[in-house]
Amino acid sequence: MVNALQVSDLTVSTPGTKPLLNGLEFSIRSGERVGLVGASGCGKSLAAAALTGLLRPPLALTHGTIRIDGQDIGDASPRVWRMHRGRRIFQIFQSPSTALTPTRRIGPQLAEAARIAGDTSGTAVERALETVSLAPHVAGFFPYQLSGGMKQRVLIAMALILRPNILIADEPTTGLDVLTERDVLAALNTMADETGAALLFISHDLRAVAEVASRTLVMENGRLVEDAPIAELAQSKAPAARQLAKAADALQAAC
Ligand SMILES: Nc1ncnc2c1ncn2[C@@H]1O[C@H](COP(=O)(O)OP(=O)(O)OP(=O)(O)O)[C@@H](O)[C@H]1O
Repeated sequence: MVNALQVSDLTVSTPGTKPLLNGLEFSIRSGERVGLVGASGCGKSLAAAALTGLLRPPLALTHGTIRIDGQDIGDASPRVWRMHRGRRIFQIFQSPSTALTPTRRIGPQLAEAARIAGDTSGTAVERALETVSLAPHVAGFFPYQLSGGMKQRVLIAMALILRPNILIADEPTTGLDVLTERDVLAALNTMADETGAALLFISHDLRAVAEVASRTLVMENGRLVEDAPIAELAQSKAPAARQLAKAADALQAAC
């Protein structure tokens, strides 16, 4: 079976400096949910930018390949990446506002996604909002009328409509309270169940990752140092993986 996402020797640099991402190597199958964790500054967001064709100069992909369903698109032009983003690979950012048009109501923004996806049922928007537990009247709201958690769920509704092969969620629950975090993680799980998308969930919080993913990639200083089920991180040979497991255990015990 072809991997939904296959990353080989992914290296990102700026001219004259040592690589910021160094030889990342991993794959994700369709329907698989994988966490990407690591300390602040280890390169998680840079990896997400590389995987969605959003690296901008002076950052550049200097080695390696990114294959989506077997097709290498690592060195595709910005125009080709624009065609892939949304339909084949969809990203949810930490700040959902950047992904929504501030002057347009939610309904038309989701209806646009349905048009792109070729969904002519006329019920796509309503169904997607219901799936992420948002009331139908939210379609009439502008983004500024929504809370952070509601905006994240609107983006997950958009992914439900677009049915991408791969969903990258970059710290989608950072800054949200625990109950809202639950809602967003539940919506992500439902979205992955319904679409069969491969999910890469990026976070520095192993507890949030455990709600969504079964396998975890651990990064340290731009390198991948572990690729293992979450339950095995505490016994990892990589100190960064053991530290994250320990920190998650300590937080769990404190709750
Ligand atoms: N545009 C850029 N130009 C040069 N260096 C950059 C650029 N963007 C990020 N970096 C560097 O790349 C490294 C990784 O940054 P990145 O944002 O990917 O970290 P992160 O793991 O997502 O951190 P956090 O958890 O705090 O969001 C950092 O050293 C950062 O300074």
